[in-house]
Amino acid sequence: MSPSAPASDASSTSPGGSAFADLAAFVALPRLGGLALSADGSRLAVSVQTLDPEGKKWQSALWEVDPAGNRPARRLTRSAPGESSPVWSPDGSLLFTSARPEPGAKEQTEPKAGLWSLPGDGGEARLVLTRPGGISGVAVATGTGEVVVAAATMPGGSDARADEQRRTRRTDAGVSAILHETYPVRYWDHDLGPASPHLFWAGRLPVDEPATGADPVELRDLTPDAVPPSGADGSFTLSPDGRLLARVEEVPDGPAARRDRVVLMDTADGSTRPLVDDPSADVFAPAFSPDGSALVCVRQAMSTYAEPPDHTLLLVEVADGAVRELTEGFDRWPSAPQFSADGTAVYFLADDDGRHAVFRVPVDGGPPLRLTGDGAYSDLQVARDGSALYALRSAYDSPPVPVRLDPETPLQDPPALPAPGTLDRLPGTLHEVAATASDGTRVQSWLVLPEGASVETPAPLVLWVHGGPLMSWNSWSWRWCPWVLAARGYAVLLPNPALSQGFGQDFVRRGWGEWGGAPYTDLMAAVDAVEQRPDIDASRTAAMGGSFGGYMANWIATQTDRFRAIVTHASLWDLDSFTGTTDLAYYWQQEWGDPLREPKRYEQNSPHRYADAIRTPMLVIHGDRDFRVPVGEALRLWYDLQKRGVPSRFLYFPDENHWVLTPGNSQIWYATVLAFLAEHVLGEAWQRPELL
Ligand SMILES: CSCC[C@H](NC=O)C(=O)N[C@@H](C)C(=O)N[C@@H](CO)C(=O)O
Repeated sequence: MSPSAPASDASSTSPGGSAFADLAAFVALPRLGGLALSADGSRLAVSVQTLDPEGKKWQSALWEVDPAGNRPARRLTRSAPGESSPVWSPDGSLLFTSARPEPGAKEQTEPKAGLWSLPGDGGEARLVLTRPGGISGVAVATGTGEVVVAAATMPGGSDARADEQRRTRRTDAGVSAILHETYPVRYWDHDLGPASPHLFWAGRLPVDEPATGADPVELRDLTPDAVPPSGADGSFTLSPDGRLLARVEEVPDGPAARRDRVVLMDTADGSTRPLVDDPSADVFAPAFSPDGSALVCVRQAMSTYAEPPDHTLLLVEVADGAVRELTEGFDRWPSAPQFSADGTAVYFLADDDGRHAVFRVPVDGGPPLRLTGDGAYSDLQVARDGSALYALRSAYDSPPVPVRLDPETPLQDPPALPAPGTLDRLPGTLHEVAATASDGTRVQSWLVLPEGASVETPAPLVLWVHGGPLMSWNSWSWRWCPWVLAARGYAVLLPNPALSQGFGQDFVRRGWGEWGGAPYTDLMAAVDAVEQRPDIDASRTAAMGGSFGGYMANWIATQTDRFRAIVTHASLWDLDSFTGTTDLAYYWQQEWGDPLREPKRYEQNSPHRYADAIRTPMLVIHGDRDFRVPVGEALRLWYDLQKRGVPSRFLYFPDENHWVLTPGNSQIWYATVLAFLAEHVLGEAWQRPELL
């Protein structure tokens, strides 16, 4: 694999190698996300997360990166609450959301994000819009600069004062209850309701500071009827002339289920019509063509008991809603489509053989062309003069860095543009390996080898199973970072077993509704293959995983005693209770069926049914605020392990959710995992992390 490009901005360069051995330094490494290219292609903004001065949370600031790669990056914004969602206006100003206080304003107890504007020619950012529930998203018409914002709004009206009063009355009365009448009621880490996201037309924002006492920007509610759980979500976009708004709308799909469709609204009068409304599919991620006459979006055929979902791209004519498939026969799942500058092609991203690549498909027909080689790409930006694409690129040997791509050249491996967060060194090497499953199928994996692994000093091995399961190991992860383990001498195996994305639909089918089957045996085949290597110590191994990976860690515990330790994070233990209590039950019951009517798959694949077989010491980890995999899974697993006398520990986070979102808890997460592995895999004495 290619080493990370050296950073040219010394002040923001991180001493990569050593940071992985020191957890405090690891959480202090800059983390890049969210890229935005200005309309004229001359300015590129990126969001950079760093530790706050007290080291208690990550805060994001916006930085400017030179698209030509000559100048060092420079910081654009600075505030304690941080800034996010950058988007350029055609007048050159940069819009972003931030909960920073307005200069001179009274301190708020629970500050909400407002919309801010940073003038293109320099100067101070100023607050342009607020709402009682905060601003959660913004879209700009690329031709006119007109703006639509998303803002959580209480039921009963969209007038800001009335909204504020309803919130105040609930607070004053000590009421936090929510009355639900539809499904779902929660999403990942937050409750749905009583407020729901509405979209507001803000028009052209004033360029200059308004005179004192002048009216603030007047907002017009485009979605006054939005109610939880449906209504505007994060996915909405304006046509270049600002006359049309395409948005994803959730609609009922039978009892206790929802699906996504794309609707088109006339922003002048709010009249709305469904654009793609397919009862057998979710349709989302709409993007306008440069002339506004067409849209591209993703169609995800809904999964059934027999068939996994499948994705394709649709080209939709605005005038009559005529739909044409753009990626027919392409055996990968396209996402995040964008038109080329001249509208003759569509760029998209897709998992492909352990990479997350950029593709280009001609609108007039023809197969997609893969534009990138190694690595995983996100945040694709298309320069409107057609000269370049920009994206964030990461891989297992590089955290996300901004890159510039040629719009047509296949299989590029671009160098990083100067930006904070590039690493100078990693504590080991990355290798791509393959194994052969029992049915002859190739199973691709990434293998991280620690410095010094050799025939003389073979490394202990940790199998790390990815989540999803319809995903793959292909990109850098701060949450699941193998280099922290490599810095302590472990080799880490990151396999892509059956159900993983990027290996074709048949590869997904092999594991559909049979998680304990091919996905498990593929993982064991991958472990068997690397254990043959002379630089791996097959007698000192562990397995770990989070979410679906946690399911698999639990399943492994019930099926084999080959590992010395198992770490299971945010894991599924009893599939029957999981599929009924997770935030979006209908998604999972499409695959598993109703447990009362169709118990077979649950009986065959639920780890809790095989609890008596567990001999391997287990570390259970869970966050109480996890609504995707509710904490009941961990509570029952923990009870089942303790009852059976299985050596085990439980790292419980009372205020974390499916993720671990604070630097302190992230360090404790890694410290506890490392201590548990050291005890069982290396045979060292248990060392309880000091703060626990
Ligand atoms: C209700 S949509 C399911 C989305 C996703 N599954 C995709 O294949 C999912 O949330 N699965 C979780 C059980 C999971 O494994 N999450 C992973 C990936 O998001 C994680 O790393 O947390």
